[in-house]
Amino acid sequence: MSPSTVPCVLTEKVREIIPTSKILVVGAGGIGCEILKNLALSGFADIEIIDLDTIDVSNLNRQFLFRKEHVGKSKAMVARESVLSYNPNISIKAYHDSVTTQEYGVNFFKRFKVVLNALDNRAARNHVNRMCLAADVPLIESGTAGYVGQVEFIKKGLTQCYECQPKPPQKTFPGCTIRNTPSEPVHCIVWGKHLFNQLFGEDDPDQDVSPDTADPEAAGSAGLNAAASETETGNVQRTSTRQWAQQSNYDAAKLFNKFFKDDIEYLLTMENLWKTRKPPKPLNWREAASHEGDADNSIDSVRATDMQVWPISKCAQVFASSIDILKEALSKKEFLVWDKDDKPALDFVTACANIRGHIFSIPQKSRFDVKSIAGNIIPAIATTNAMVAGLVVLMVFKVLAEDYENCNSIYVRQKSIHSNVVIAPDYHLIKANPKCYVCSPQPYVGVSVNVDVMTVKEFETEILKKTLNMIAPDAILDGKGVFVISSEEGETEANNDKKLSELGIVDGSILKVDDFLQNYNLTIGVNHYVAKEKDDPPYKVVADVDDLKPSVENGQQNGSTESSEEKHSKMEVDGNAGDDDDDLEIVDKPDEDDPQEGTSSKRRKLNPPEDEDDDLIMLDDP
Ligand SMILES: Nc1ncnc2c1ncn2[C@@H]1O[C@H](COP(=O)(O)OP(=O)(O)OP(=O)(O)O)[C@@H](O)[C@H]1O
Ligand SMILES: [Zn+2]
Repeated sequence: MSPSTVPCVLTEKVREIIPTSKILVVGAGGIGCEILKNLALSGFADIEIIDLDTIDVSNLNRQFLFRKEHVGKSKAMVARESVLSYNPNISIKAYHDSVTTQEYGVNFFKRFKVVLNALDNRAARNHVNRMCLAADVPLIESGTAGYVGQVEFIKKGLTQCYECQPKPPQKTFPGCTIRNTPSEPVHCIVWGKHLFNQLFGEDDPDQDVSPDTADPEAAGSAGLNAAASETETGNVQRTSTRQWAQQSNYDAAKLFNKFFKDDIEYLLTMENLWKTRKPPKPLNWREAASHEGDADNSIDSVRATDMQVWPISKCAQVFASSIDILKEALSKKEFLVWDKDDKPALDFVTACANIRGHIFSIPQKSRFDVKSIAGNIIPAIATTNAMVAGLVVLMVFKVLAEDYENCNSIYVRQKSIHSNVVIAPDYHLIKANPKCYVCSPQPYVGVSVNVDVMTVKEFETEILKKTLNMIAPDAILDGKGVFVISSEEGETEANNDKKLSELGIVDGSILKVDDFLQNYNLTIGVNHYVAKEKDDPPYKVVADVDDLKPSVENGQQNGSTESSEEKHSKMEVDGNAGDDDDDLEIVDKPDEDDPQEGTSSKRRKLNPPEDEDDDLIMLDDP
C-alpha cells in the first residue's frame, strides 16, 4: 500500500498542514514534555518551546525527556535536544526564559497556529491567556492535579477565556514556593510534611526542604555566604540530611537550628527573592523555646490544643516531643508513612508549619486546620500528565481542521463507583462570560479600597499586579489627566508613597489602566471603603457594576449594605485572600466597541475616551 492509500484517522487537509503548522508549547515540565514528544511523533515539524526553569532531580520520575546527567540544565534546551535525538528532521526552537517577559509580546504570539499551555501557575496562565486573546491565536490550556486533569480550548470571540470564571484556590505549588518563598499557610504545611518525610519517611526527591538554589527568580543572587557543598544538586544534600539527623541522634535543638535558622539565613543570601517580599527572620532554638509574647504556654485540654493556634514556645516544645516519639517509632521500621490521623506525625507538621509561618510572617494555623489542609495535598502523577498531553494533541488536530465546535473541554477524572468514565468531554463549547474583566469588549472592574490609607505603590503591587495579574501597568486618573503609575522607570516614582486620595483618587473616581505587555486595557471604578471589623479585608475587587457608583448620601459605603446572599452571589476578591491564586471576579461591562482593537503597538496606549481631557499625559513611542 502506498502511503497515500493507508487508511487515516486524520483528514488529508490536517495531515498536509501538520508539518508546517507552527506550535508554541509553554512549559517543559510534566505535561510539556509529554506534549512535545506527542507533537514530534505526530509529524509536527515547526515547534517552539519556552520554559524558565532548570531540571531538578525531582523532575526525573515523570519528565521523560530528562535524564540524571541533565540536572541543572535548561528544561527548554534539553527538551529540544532529547526530541531531536529521536527525530532530527524537525525544527525546534527553545527559549530558556519566562513567557511573561517583554520579548514575548503580541507579535511573537501571532506567529503561531496554536499555543499550548503546560504551566503550573495561574500568573503565567493568565498572562498567556491575555496574549492569545490579544494576538487572536487559539490556546489550548491544560492542567493536572493528582488523578484528575483538564484540557480546555480558548478562542477569542468563540469560547470563554481562562479568566472568565472564578477559580478555586490553587492546590499544587511550584517547588521553589515551598522551599524558598512561602506566602500562605498551606505552603508551610506542605513544607512540614516534606520535612517529616525527609527525617522519618521514604526518600522522595520531590520533597526537598532545603533552599532551592536553582530558583530562577533568585538567579545571580543565590548562595553568597553558602558552603560549596550546599550549592550542589539536591541529591547529595537530601541523603545527608537524613544521615545527619541520625548521626546527631535527632537532637531537637540541632534540627531546629538547621531548618529554622541556618537554612533561613541561607535563603536571605538569595537577595533577589526579597526585593519585593518581606524577608524571613531566622529563629534559633533558644529564642523559640522561651519566645517572648507567649503569655500562656499551658494549653493542655485536648480541645484547646486542637482548635487554638499554638504560641511559638509551644510549637518548639511539640517539635521536640514529637521528634522523640517519631524517632522511637522509626527504630522499629524502615521508614514511617505520614498519616494525618497519627498524632505525633500531625503534631510534628503542625509545629513545623507554624514555626515556618512565624519566620515568614504567614498566619499560623491550629492543629485542626493543619489536619484538614494537610489531608488535601495532591502529588503529581505521570499517567495523568500523559493522558492530558495526549488529549491536548488530539485537540490540536481539531483546531487545525478548524473544527472548533468540537473542541469541547475534556476532563480526566478518577473512576468512581457511580461511573466508569475516566475521560469525559463537555457537550458544548462554553461561551465567554459577558462580564469577564479580561475578554469582555470593554473590561471593567470595581475596586473597594480605603483611598486615604492605601498608597499608590500598594495599589500597584497588591491590586494591579497580584490581584488583577498585570505585569507592567500604567494608570491615569480619568477626566483629570493625572498620570498615577507608569511602567517606565523614573516617571512616577514620586507618587509611590502618596495615598491615593492625595492624587485625587476618591470615591467614584475612574482609573484607566493599561498593560502594554499584555495589550490589556482595564477601566477601574474606585469605591472608597473603610474596613470596619478587624477581619475585614483591606480592599476588595468587586464584581457588581453597582459598586462603581459613588457612595450614597447617607454615608454608607458601597458594597457594605448588601445582604449576605447578594454578597455571596457577587464574587469578590479581597485583600485577605493573601495570594495571587484566589478566585477571580466577574464584572459588568459598558456596552461599547472593543477597545482592544488597534492597540497592539509595542508601547502602551492608554486608549482614553474620545472626550479625554487635553492635559492627559501621553508618553511617546520610543
Ligand atoms: N512564566 C513561565 N514561563 C515559562 N515557563 C514557566 C513559567 N512558569 C512556569 N513555567 C514552567 O512550567 C512548567 C510546569 O511543569 P510542572 O507542572 O511539571 O512543574 P515542575 O516545576 O516541572 O514540577 P513540580 O512543580 O511538580 O516540581 C515548569 O517546567 C515551569 O518551569
Ligand atoms: Zn474571559
